[in-house]
Amino acid sequence: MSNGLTFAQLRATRPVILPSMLLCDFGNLEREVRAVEEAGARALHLDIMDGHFVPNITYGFTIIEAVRRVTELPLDVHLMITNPEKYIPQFVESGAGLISIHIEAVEDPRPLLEQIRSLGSAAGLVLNPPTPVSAVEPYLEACDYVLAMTVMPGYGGQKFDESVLSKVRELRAMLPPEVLVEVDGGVSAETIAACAEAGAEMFVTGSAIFRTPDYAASLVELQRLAQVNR
Ligand SMILES: O=C(CO)[C@H](O)[C@H](O)COP(=O)(O)O
Ligand SMILES: [Co+2]
Repeated sequence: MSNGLTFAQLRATRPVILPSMLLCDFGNLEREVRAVEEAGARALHLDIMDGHFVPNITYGFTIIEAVRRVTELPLDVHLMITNPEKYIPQFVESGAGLISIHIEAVEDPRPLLEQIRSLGSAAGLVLNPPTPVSAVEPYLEACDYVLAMTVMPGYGGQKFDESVLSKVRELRAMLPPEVLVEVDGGVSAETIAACAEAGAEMFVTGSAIFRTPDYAASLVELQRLAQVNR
């Protein structure tokens, strides 16, 4: 099963806006996916929440498979779950071309990051706003991207945490250029340029797209604001 573009192909199109399907209309999922794809999205972000690692519960393999059936876009699957090690092969099989795991959810992320890569997907490591960069530093060479959460995970529509921008700068400075920094949480027309200036090149946007009347206009504006000459 094709899981969309390779990560290298996606990286070549950076900066990348990734609509988060957390706040879309799940009663019309196919229409929502096609709308953001036609609006120019080059990847989708799928938030998996288990009600244990985070206080919210979203969806699992069946929704990923449903989205995979209606688009070839790469699916960036954000695992906000405990025991992610139990499920990596199933997430790859369901269509996840990129899989990110939280450093706060595992003892040692290295084997999981290596397993994700060995199964042909891109491996991401996530850190919450309070988690210091030092927590992920030992594992960076096993990552294709690092996701710096700009809200505490669990819900869309939260307020962007500006204090994370210094972590984005720190990550950008320590990572090799081929490893991308992703931001997720409250990324909008008001905050995306500061994220890009700090070095982010993958931008998860939920409410900044799905809480607006015109997805295409929102996506085009976000893409414009994400272009900065650092
Ligand atoms: O991981 C997430 C929340 O835990 C979501 O991806 C993120 O919050 C998207 O929603 P918004 O852009 O509205 O913040
Ligand atoms: Co997310």
